[in-house]
Amino acid sequence: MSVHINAKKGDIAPTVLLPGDPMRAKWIAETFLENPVRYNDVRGMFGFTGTYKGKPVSVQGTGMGAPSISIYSHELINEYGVQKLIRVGSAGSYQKDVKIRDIVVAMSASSNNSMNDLPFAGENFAPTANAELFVQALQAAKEKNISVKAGNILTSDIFYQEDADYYKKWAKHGVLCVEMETSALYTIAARFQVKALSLLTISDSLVTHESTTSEERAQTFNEMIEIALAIS
Ligand SMILES: O=P(O)(O)O[C@H]1O[C@H](CO)[C@@H](O)[C@H]1O
Ligand SMILES: O=c1cc[nH]c(=O)[nH]1
Repeated sequence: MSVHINAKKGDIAPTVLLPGDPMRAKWIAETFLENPVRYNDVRGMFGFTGTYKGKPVSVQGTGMGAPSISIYSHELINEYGVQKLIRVGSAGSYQKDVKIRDIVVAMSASSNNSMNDLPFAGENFAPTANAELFVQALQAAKEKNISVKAGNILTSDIFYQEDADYYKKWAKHGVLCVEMETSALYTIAARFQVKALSLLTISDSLVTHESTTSEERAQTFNEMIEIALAIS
């Protein structure tokens, strides 16, 4: 047992899918895994282990924001020996041609959080996807005929920005979309030398102000989960 996960050693697979929402974790486990068993209910942050094509895979809710995913990824890696962490999240588009329901593979994650300020003392670490997982995700998407976009994203500490134009400086530098966890996940994975990748489905657009319905989101999340499981 770790502080935030009440699983026994061996209950969690070496590969874990990480949605922010614990109910999405439940949906993924029940929809895509064979014989899913819940191993965590601390704080309602559900985690399940089952098999996919005979191979053990876990899915763990992370909550929202860098501090929350930092806690879960740290414990999964250091207390349960997890080697591969694949975030499956939602994101807001920063670009006109990144449309709702599109899937983004996060090559790197800029951020407005301060988690690397102290360890790097004013210098800049670039949180980056594991190259092998990144290439595998693009290949899996191609084989499944699922179109994806890949590039830099923003991990933000702020969901409700006061300035509606805040996104524009990031958009100008090619940042594709905004979410709230990936820079922390990539930093922690690098620190402990394990593999991490974020797959994101665009749920709304900061540019056009469109938004998906929950039904539509579920269908598009299907494709993102298929890619994640293909590289698990
Ligand atoms: O859908 P999830 O994985 O939670 O991801 C996005 O949704 C939440 C905000 O609504 C943040 O956690 C953000 O990163
Ligand atoms: O963090 C997020 C996630 C989805 N949509 C947003 O606008 N921001």
